[in-house]
Amino acid sequence: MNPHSEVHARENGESNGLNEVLNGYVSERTKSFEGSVEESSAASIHRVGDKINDIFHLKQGYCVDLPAIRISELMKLNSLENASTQSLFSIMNKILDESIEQKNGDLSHRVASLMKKVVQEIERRTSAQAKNFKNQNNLYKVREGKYQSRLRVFETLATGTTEENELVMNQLQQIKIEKAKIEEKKKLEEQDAVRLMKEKDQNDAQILALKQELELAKQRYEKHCSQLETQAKETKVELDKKLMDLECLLTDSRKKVKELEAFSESRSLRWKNKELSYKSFMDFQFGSLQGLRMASESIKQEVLEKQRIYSEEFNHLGVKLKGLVDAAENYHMVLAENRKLYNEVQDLKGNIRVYCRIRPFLPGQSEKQTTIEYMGENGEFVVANPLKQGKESHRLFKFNKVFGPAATQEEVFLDTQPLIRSVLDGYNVCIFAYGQTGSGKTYTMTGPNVSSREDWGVNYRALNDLFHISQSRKSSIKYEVGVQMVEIYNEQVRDLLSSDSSQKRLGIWNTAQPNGLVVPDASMHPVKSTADVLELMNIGLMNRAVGATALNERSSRSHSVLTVHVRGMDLETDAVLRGSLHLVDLAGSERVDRSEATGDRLREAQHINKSLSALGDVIFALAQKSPYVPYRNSKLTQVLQSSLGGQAKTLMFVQLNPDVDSYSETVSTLKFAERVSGVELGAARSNKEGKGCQRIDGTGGIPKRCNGKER
Ligand SMILES: Nc1ncnc2c1ncn2[C@@H]1O[C@H](COP(=O)(O)OP(=O)(O)OP(=O)(O)O)[C@@H](O)[C@H]1O
Repeated sequence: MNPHSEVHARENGESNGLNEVLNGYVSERTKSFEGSVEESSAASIHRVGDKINDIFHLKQGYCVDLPAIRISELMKLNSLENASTQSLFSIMNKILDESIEQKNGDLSHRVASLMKKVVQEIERRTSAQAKNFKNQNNLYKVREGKYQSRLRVFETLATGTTEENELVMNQLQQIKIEKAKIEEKKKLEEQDAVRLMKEKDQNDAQILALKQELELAKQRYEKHCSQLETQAKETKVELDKKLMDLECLLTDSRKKVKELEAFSESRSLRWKNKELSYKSFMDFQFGSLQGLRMASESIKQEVLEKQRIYSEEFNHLGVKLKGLVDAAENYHMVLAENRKLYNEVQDLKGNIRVYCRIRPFLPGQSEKQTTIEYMGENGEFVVANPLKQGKESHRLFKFNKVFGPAATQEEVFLDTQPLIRSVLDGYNVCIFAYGQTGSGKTYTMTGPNVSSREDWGVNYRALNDLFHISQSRKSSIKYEVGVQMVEIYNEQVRDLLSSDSSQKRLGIWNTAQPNGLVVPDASMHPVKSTADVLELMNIGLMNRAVGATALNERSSRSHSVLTVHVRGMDLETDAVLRGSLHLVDLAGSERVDRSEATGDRLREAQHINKSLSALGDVIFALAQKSPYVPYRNSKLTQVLQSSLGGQAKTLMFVQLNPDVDSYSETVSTLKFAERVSGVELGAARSNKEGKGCQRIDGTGGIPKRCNGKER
């Protein structure tokens, strides 16, 4: 029993004796004071031990004075020890109350000693209890410690157990899986066993069949063996027979070998004899070869000697041939010189030069047939009409030069350049382009695109050249260049460079002015560079009348004349040179009926035709050396008078359209050009004034260019 329960038991059970004594005492006292308290209620509070009840049991109405015997009896008894502490306190209270009431506050000695005992008992008990509690407490602590450690052990065990459980569970799971696998395997093995059993049965059956077959084969083999044995016996007999035959043959062969040996010996003897004879023959051949070698050596020497002689002769011939080549080259030079001389003669004669230029088909016209059938190198070409047959269909023309469709602007200018240079030497030069509308007159004279140097026409290139040469000569000659640009439209001369918008008509002077001007009222613009000229010509081109016809949408229906006046002063001699260059872009030469023109256009075309036919007439008259040259029949011939009839150099570009549709125009143009090329203008003359300058007409002074009289 634990201490606590011990105490409790004593408090509640074993100390019942003291309780009962006290209760008895109290109840007796109560009854005596109140007289109405029932015994049963006191008994219900505490059961009092028999002895103490006896001692303290007091009858109602008795004097409450504890006899001394009773108290000592009480003191002797161990009843206090057995009473509960609560009871002791109650007893003490009751004793005190009793004593106080009875003795008026004085306690008897017995009561006091009782009290003392009771108190001592209480103290003892209290200290025992405290000790007990302490022990119990320690015990509890120790036990608690033990329990705690056990708890921890259990916890650890519990944790460990969980992990182990998991491990075991996993293992169990694996075992289960393995079990399933093993079962599966077992199943498979069972199946295999069944299969194997089946196979075994089959194999047994096969083995049986094979055994039977083996048996049969064995029987057959044995039979076969016996047959073979029989055969072998027969064969052996046969072979013995054959062996005997072969031995006989061998004996024969040996005999034959001996015979052959004897024969071969006799043969080898014969071969030896033959070898000797061949050897002597070879010696003889070798001797002959030596002789041949020596002969070939001497022939070789002879050939070398001959080679040397031939090479000497070849050298000699080479020298002679070189002379001949030189002579041939000289001949070419002489020919070129002749050509040059011929040109000079032509210059002296003053023939109008005619260059023919054939324009290419325009984009979109490539499918068309060309009328130019052949083009030679010396200005000759054949024009053919593919629509006509016979002699009439082919015509041969020859001019100073012919430029094909592929000729560039530069190539054309190169042949024109010498003529332009002579302007700076004081000659009058006239270059004009003639041809039907759209044949390339403006292309040749001006060019399709002024901004591109490659496309520049004769006009720009000529002026550019003039400036270059004048620059290169500036140390000896000072040049002044002036430009006029007029247009002849409907027989009226208009200034293309005038700033005056009224565009008054200009007069033409029949007599050449001292400054060489034919149209003196046309504005004169001094120019110093090609850029100046470009600017002026752009103005001129913009002012030029341009309208549309059925043949050429940008057809120019006026003659444009760009005149470059050059005045050069020799810085040494003060001699003055005057040259003029007329660059003329004529209006289209087509017939009126072809251009389908009406009204104003018809009138324009008529004027153009009139002026061009006047030009033809003038040229025809010049060709005929007629005394009368009809310059005055048109403004054009009047303006160009000085360049056509006098001492001028004239070049005409005949422009051709290769299109078959233009065949008749082409032929009429070429006929006109033929007439022009036959014209001899007389020797060209340079216009020089001043000291040391001979009068060209034999009278001295200003050269007589056009005296106003028509020749
Ligand atoms: N040699 C050429 N190479 C390439 N195109 C050319 C050539 N000649 C002329 N053309 C082209 O042919 C067309 C007509 O040329 P152009 O205007 O010069 O003819 P035209 O004879 O001056 O005509 P018009 O009588 O109306 O003045 C233009 O488109 C021009 O660019």
